Amino acid sequence: MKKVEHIGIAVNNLEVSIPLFEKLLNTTCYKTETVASEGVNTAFFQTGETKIELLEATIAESPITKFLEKKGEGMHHIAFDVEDIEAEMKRLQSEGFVLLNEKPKQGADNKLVCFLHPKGTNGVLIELCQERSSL
Ligand SMILES: CC[C@H](C(=O)O)C(=O)SCCNC(=O)CCNC(=O)[C@H](O)C(C)(C)COP(=O)(O)OP(=O)(O)OC[C@H]1O[C@@H](n2cnc3c(N)ncnc32)[C@H](O)[C@@H]1OP(=O)(O)O
Ligand SMILES: [Co+2]
Repeated sequence: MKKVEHIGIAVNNLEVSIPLFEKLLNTTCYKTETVASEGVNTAFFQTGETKIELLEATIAESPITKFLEKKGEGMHHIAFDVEDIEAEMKRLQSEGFVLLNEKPKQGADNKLVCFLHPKGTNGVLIELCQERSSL
């Protein structure tokens, strides 16, 4: 794991949360992006070496919908930047971690991603990210 790539925060409404985080972080949102396959709209803020990713649900079946219903707005996941996501997935699986997707899948911000089940990581949803341009 190279570094924390981003911290994901589930929010009810990006229109409300983007200005709030621009005030909080004293920086502007550099990108909003819809990831239809995940049922999310995302908004990114660069904070030094890492980023904040705000996540809003776009459909009832979105993981964010379920999370918000259950826990309300708040920290959703920690994403780590990895050199070789397939090698890292193999390594983690051999270490007994539960992968939530068999193959790397399309993420936001030009990444390939994989998630680990929080049950195997002390209750924290973990995301692996590999920059697509490095493929
Ligand atoms: C990819 C685009 C973007 C990017 O960065 O590029 C994103 O980050 S998209 C983020 C949204 N996508 C995902 O979160 C995909 C991975 N998540 C899942 O597959 C599910 O959300 C899963 C499996 C974590 C939970 O789904 P499930 O249907 O099992 O929901 P439950 O509410 O029944 O949860 C089971 C159990 O897990 C706990 N839980 C759920 N979400 C989280 C979380 N974010 N952090 C910690 N724990 C979580 C939940 O509380 C349940 O525990 P229990 O003790 O039984 O209450
Ligand atoms: Co993420």
